[in-house]
Amino acid sequence: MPKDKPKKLEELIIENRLLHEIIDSVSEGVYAAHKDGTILIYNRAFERLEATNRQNMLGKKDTDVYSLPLENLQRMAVLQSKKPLLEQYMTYHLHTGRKVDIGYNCYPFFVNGELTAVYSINRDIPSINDLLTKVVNCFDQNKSKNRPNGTIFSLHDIVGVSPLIKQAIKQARKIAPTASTVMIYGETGTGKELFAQGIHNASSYSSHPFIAVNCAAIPETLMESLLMGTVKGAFSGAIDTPGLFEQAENGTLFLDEVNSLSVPLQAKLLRLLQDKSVRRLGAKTERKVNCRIISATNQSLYEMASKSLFREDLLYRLTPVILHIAPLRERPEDIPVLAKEFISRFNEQLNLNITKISSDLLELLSLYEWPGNVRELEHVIESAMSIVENTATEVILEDLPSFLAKRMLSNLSSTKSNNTSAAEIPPGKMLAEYLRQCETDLLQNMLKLTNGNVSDSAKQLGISRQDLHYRLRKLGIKSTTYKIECTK
Ligand SMILES: Nc1ncnc2c1ncn2[C@@H]1O[C@H](COP(=O)(O)OP(=O)(O)OP(=O)(O)O)[C@@H](O)[C@H]1O
Repeated sequence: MPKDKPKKLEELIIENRLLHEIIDSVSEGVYAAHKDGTILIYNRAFERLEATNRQNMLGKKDTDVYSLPLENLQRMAVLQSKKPLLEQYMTYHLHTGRKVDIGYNCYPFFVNGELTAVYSINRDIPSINDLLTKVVNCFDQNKSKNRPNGTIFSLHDIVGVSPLIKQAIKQARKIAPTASTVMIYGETGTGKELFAQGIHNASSYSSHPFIAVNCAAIPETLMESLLMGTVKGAFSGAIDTPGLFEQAENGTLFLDEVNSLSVPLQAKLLRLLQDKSVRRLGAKTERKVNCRIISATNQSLYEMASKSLFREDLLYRLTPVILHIAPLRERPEDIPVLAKEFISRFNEQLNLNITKISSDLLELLSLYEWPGNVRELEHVIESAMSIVENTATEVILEDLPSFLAKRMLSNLSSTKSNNTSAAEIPPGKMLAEYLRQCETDLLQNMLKLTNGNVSDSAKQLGISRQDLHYRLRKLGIKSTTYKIECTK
């Protein structure tokens, strides 16, 4: 390979200026020091964080500007370990007397294999702490749910008639009374939290709290304090707060989207599950905890583990029992009953009296792929019902906001008929009739291609056999007809 041409001095100067401007525009404090302690980089955000001017810092020795024992300097810790220091907290005083609380990650910088400098990315802890308080308050508000244990749903509230959902409910009933750790696997919006609440309410843990945390929604810096809790003085403003593990004592802790936990946090969670004890942030001792863990993922953890994105040992801890919730497109029989359920929920909320859903709207709902699953169906019904007249008793296709109808129709045309766009629907033709014809043509063509083989057809169409059988029944198509035709 040809070697890169050495950069001209001019280019290097421009690149250096650009990098400095970038560093100055990020919201975290960026700091770098030579291994001898000379401060090399000190960006604007760090000036704000330490309420000082970089002129007072750049080129100075860290020991001259920070009133810290030598061993407490970020630099010394990294020089010693030669490894990054992640998710650390520190309170210290500047020579000006100002007290600073930061959360930071600090990294070694090697030149030709020699550790030459350290640099760190720093965040203001009081703001993290404020956020933590807000998150905890938000969880508290969520607790004002129907039941005192913090849940709304039981397994009886799960709506569905498809064999797939019935099978999932049956399995949930079976595992609920055991103390097993459960992993719920399913696409977004399929009802994983609903099942988790249902399992909790059908278990011996039900008189104790159900605590849910969405691992994807909480910043990583907060997650540890949220899960483990804090003790007064762990960092400035920290108070004695039990973590979610302690709050779920004798109950269930639901770790939603557990696939988004960072690898360092996975290690902490694993240790906690092994020891069954937590050490609050800043505490010297551990406390025993006893709660059932139900977690949920919308990504295959096995696949993630094979790419080293999820720890295998944690995976096995979390998955003694796996409950799979099928996506809505694989159980279209559930669509009409779910739509009915949501209509009755929104009747109550919006003070309406809808008793029917028009056949063309139902047809569209049945043919759509539902990438957002049941949650998306719920939103579509809600959108339609916010438009209907107060006196209406039926919700119809025209009640769908046009952007929604368009989106749903184009999804249909691209995935089902693959040759007609939403704009090309023949004018004057009833939508339901048109969609039915499209689906009939598509299924008949596919059966012809596969000599009436339902499994092969389902595979080609990217749907389950059950789904295809359901659609064939609904359209009155007999797969056997195609077998006979082809063997003649
Ligand atoms: N079978 C069902 N019967 C009744 N309601 C359902 C059903 N499945 C899902 N829902 C409703 O759909 C919405 C989404 O469900 P839920 O939050 O449990 O999904 P999820 O899989 O946990 O989503 P996410 O992956 O985004 O966390 C909720 O309002 C829930 O009540």
